[in-house]
Amino acid sequence: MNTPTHRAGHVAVIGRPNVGKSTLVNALVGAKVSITSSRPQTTRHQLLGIATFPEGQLLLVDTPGIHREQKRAMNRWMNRAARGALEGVDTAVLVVRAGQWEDDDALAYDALKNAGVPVVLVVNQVDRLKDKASLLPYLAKVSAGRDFAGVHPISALKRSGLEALVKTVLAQLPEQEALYGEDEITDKSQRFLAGEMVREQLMRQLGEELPYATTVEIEKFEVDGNLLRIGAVIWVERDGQKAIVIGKGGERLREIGSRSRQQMERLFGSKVFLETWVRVREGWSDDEAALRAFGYHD
Ligand SMILES: Nc1nc2c(ncn2[C@@H]2O[C@H](COP(=O)(O)OP(=O)(O)OP(=O)(O)O)[C@@H](O)[C@H]2O)c(=O)[nH]1
Repeated sequence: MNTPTHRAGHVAVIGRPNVGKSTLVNALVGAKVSITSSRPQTTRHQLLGIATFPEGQLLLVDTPGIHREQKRAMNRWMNRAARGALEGVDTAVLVVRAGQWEDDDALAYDALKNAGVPVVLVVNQVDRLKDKASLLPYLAKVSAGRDFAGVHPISALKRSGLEALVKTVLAQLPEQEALYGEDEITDKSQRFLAGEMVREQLMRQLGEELPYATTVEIEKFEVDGNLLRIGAVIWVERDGQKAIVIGKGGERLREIGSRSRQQMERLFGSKVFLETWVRVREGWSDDEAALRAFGYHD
């Protein structure tokens, strides 16, 4: 009996800050797995989004952009993560914004090709192009002299062009069974999603006031009957930042906690008991050991 081909593998998602990598990962996975915001460099984790289709499974390695800035440990980690993501990846999607092609895009392409990774070019945000006729010459320009496994104009936000993109990406992957079962996926992502809910609320409540080095750690994630007991620690670098996050009389932190809890309850479909703390770890983003303690592994 002929069984239809099933493919699965690792797909690195590469691109400059703000081009729409997280939005694309979310759109492919179909659930909210990664934070979106108009602020650059919000994706600090090397995240795994898993997109499962009847024809195959994409393990999306959601890497931060390839940064040339190496001053702080965080940035060094990001560079390593971007490089590390290329080990064992079957293909990469290079995400750019339609109409733009920067030096960093060319560098990323070269790095991927040098590593022997096939590159699928995703030209995102086509919905924002004012002059639609400019798309074809743009595609011709960026493809000239480059060997892409496919070039896909899409809108991650409007979810257009994704079907064809998935087809191209799947074609780059080895024939094999799904690497993760459905039940594993939920287990793996719930804890992570809880962190993202808190992170997103932090961003909404604090906006520009949010200190760069803030991070969220889910310290506790326990199933207690039909109740989820979740403990989230918001790490900041200084006492002053702690005060900002907590707000007057603790009002802001309460609001962050309550909104995060409501979102978690909607998403997980169960009652959530959420505790949040703000803790200070001075200069942690400069401290590699601390980064490791927070789960930023290579
Ligand atoms: N109009 C439009 N906006 C988009 C599209 N894709 C992403 N955006 C918006 O662009 C902004 C950045 O998107 P993100 O997905 O956070 O970008 P990112 O590449 O993950 O950014 P970093 O986390 O900073 O690396 C958000 O405000 C998105 O809503 C798109 O196809 N069309």
